[in-house]
Amino acid sequence: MITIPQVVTIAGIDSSGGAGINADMKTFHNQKVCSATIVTGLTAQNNYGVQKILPTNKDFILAQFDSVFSDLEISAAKTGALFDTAQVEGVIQGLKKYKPKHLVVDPVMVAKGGAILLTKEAIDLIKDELLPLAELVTPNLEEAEVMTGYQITDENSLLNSLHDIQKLGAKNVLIKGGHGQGELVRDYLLLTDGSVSTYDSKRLLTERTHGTGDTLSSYITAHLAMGESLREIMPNAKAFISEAISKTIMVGHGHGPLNHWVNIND
Ligand SMILES: Nc1ncnc2c1ncn2[C@@H]1O[C@H](COP(=O)(O)OP(=O)(O)OP(=O)(O)O)[C@@H](O)[C@H]1O
Ligand SMILES: Cc1ncc(COP(=O)(O)O)c(N)n1
Repeated sequence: MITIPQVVTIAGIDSSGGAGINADMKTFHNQKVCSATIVTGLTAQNNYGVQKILPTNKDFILAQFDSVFSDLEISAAKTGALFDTAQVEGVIQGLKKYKPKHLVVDPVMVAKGGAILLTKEAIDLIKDELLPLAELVTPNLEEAEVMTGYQITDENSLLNSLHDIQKLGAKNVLIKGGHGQGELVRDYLLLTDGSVSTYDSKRLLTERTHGTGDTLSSYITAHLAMGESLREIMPNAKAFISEAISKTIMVGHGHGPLNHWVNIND
């Protein structure tokens, strides 16, 4: 008998396969954890942008929670794109009912092509009620600005944002630097003990970064399910994402998808 960590992603499906649940499941498979899915919506989407969204409703989200959690032994969960207030309520209700040991909240708000994936009321609910359930929240620079209500213009304002987002209730906060400038991509991690660590990688000069946020947060979720700490996980997560970006696969146009086969057959 083989036992394998079981996780669930609560997110949307990307018809082009590069982001959302599709990226999550490929990452989970790569890292050898078994993944269930709670679908928050379908997107008609490609590497140019999001053309249409069909959200699932609160009842159906709760039905999926019951189906998944009454059967599988879920040790970690992550949330990705959530599209409206009612379904954020459903996700919060489901998480409060089943209390997964680890919860990573990836507050997906804007897709690479610029499409807004989340309403303003839903953002408030995420801040007020979802973040306090999170072990880790992983905003990019723009999402951190939306959460705090002020702009990140320098390292000082970035450090303030880390602390202000932690005050919203998330135990640990990771602000990702993919959308920044400069030769290095620097991610900042604030832990519960108040310490801040930075993780640098070479900025890869490519547009083909569809699903980087999903891939990073699912990598972290997989390793939390394996019992590792965020300090242990982060250097390996950065190495994985850099490799998945740099070993480009030529699929589609625009912001093409990552290579989720890295390390599998090496
Ligand atoms: N050009 C790049 N080169 C190297 N690493 C990158 C690059 N872009 C993003 N990353 C890494 O990918 C991860 C995701 O960062 P990013 O800031 O792109 O998140 P995100 O905006 O949520 O992603 P997405 O746009 O897919 O939603 C981070 O660890 C970041 O350091
Ligand atoms: C269903 C879904 N979830 C998340 C994203 C964000 O990913 P990206 O910003 O890389 O396009 C997306 N585009 N689609």
